[in-house]
Amino acid sequence: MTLVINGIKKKFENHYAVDGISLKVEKGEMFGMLGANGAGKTTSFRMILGLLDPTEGSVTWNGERITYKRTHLVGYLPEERGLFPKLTVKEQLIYLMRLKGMKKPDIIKEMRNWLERFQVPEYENKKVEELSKGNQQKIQFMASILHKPELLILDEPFSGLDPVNSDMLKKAVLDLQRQGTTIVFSSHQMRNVEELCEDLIMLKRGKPVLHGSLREIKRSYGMKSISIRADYDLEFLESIPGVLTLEKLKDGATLKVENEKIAEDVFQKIMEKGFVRKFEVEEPSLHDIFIDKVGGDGDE
Ligand SMILES: Nc1ncnc2c1ncn2[C@@H]1O[C@H](COP(=O)(O)OP(=O)(O)OP(=O)(O)O)[C@@H](O)[C@H]1O
Repeated sequence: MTLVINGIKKKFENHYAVDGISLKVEKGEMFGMLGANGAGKTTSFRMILGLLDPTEGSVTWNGERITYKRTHLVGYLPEERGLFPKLTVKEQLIYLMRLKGMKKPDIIKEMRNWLERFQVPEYENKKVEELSKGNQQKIQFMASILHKPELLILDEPFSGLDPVNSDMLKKAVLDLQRQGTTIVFSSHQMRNVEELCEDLIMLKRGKPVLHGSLREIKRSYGMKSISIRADYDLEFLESIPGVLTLEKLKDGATLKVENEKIAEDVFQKIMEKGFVRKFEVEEPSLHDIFIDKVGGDGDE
């Protein structure tokens, strides 16, 4: 079971919201789609789900297009959350999950399991409008997974959640992945992507600017971060060609440098200057890569 996206493009009036995305996600993989506001993530999801026809290219799940008849195989947490505020959680989930072909006793059983897991069993008979935004999001998440989809698409699943709820949802998503669910999610929060994904694509104005495994992207990315601790002023390092930024700390500094060679130059200068308590070269964070690649289009 594989999700195959083959050169999809989507043109709205005279501009391309999505401009040539190709990727494969295998069964049980967790795949991250990153990009600033308006980069084309939601439009791509809509094409994956068959809600929007690509201007060019194709999307298949297990070799076939995702049409209305196959929606039970798919779960979707839309970015524009949409629940019926006047219905109770139970009425809501029964309504939505019946559309996915589930039977009422199964819906109730699964709903109770998940409400328990999310530590809100008392919400079963509460109206959605009585719940906080974060708790409504848990219900919306349940509406995307109670039917045990093969493919799960989550558009900004962690936005608006506090750290406790965010962790709870992360664990749930990881468990579903372990059980074999294929998951594609979008996020502006780079830390979530670093924690969850093996593979990712980064979009800028509809085009991929990075695509591959997180480890490989980080390893092969030129820029390095250096963390130094010393008892003297490190500002003089700023004048070394290839040092991109220097941030002073109480007892040292962190630097971003163009590549490993520049890190060696910095090391040499430090050794000439005097005793150093720590010198550590690290891969850049996904956040650094995002800012570098997406630049002014970033929102972090
Ligand atoms: N139905 C539409 N008609 C015209 N333009 C659209 C339509 N849907 C999306 N767009 C445009 O396509 C571009 C991509 O939008 P999209 O919602 O896919 O971005 P996104 O990456 O999901 O952004 P965000 O993080 O803000 O949700 C934007 O410029 C948007 O204005």
